[in-house]
Amino acid sequence: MTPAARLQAASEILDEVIEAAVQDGPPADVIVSRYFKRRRYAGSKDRRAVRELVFSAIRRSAERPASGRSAIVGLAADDPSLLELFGEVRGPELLRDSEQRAPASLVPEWLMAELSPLVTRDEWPALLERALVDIRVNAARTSREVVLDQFPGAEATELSPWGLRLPPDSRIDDHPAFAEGLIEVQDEGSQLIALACEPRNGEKLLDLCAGAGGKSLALAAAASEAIILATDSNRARLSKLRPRADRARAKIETRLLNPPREIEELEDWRGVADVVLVDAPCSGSGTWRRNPEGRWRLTPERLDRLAAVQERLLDIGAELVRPGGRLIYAVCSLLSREGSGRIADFLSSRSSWQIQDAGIGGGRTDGAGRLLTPAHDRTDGFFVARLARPC
Ligand SMILES: C[S@@+](CC[C@H](N)C(=O)[O-])C[C@H]1O[C@@H](n2cnc3c(N)ncnc32)[C@H](O)[C@@H]1O
Repeated sequence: MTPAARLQAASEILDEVIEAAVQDGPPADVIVSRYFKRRRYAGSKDRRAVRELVFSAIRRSAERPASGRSAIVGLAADDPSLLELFGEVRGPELLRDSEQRAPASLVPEWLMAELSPLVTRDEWPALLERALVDIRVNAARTSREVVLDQFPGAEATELSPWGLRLPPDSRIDDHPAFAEGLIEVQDEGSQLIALACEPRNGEKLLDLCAGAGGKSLALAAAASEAIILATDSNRARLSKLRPRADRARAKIETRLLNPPREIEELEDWRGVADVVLVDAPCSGSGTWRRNPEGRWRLTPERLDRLAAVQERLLDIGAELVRPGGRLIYAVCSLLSREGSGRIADFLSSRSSWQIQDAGIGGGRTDGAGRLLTPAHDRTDGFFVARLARPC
């Protein structure tokens, strides 16, 4: 493909990404792969170059652009070498005078006031920087020191005792340590959420929103003799946990939940869990560096719906914790409403619950919990709070 054809391809893909953001369709990564499945003639360099253009355009605009073309016109405004490609054969059509270009910004205007006050403007660029490659060592079966020697250029993470940070573009899925279940790809921030649970052998741990089980696996690695139940309402996601647990040789039970019947379906866990982790669905504003088009998907209505789900899941989690047990609430969000505000609401009707230190070393105090941010902690953004049920 010529450079002009690559730019035109990026424009077409961005049209699909914009459409998917409105319709709650597939993520940008999937759209890029699908586009090239239909165009086998494109080589790996073409794919890489087009992908880079697509993601640069997504990162550049916090607000959803009017079209793929306006997104690449915006890109070209910052990079004049792209301007020359408009009007070339197979390239985008010639630029018209006063053509609309997507404005450049980091945070959607309507969301600025929702960000935690800790996320000051000087932190915003880090929200869109390239994410680092972190792995978690399966502490039940090996040690960080042993794995460190197997990855040239790796460094131990500062906050998580189980983490290694690898050089950018490191491949993990074809490494023998991965096949043997000795490592998992996991951002240091996610590792710290499992650490905040302080899992102990013999305890009953419930990961209520386990998804594909990233945090359940970290809990099992830290306390291999704990009784762990991983639940989720999404069958496809939860089904990914089984093979991962087998690879890690982790003992984790799974149970699919059918809202709104979660409490009935968890009757046997009511009031008996030592730990309940509620890693709730959220805006994903702490992971924009991995999913920058998340900014295009979020709307005030969607945020309201997420807030209602978070409130419900916290109520459910609270029912399951035993007296004296701990409830850990986490969101990969930097919005106060989903983090410190959510816990303030929770505590307003449960004044006897105690706020505990999250015990994670990193982050900063944000209301009753701690906030990890990409700029301050070099992790994905997370809010985490640990609460103890009164005896
Ligand atoms: C932030 S993700 C969890 C990520 C996961 N803990 C991990 O470490 O990879 C939130 C999850 O909550 C799940 N969820 C949403 N509503 C739920 C409900 N009512 N009961 C249980 N899980 C729910 C979603 O399907 C999603 O997998």
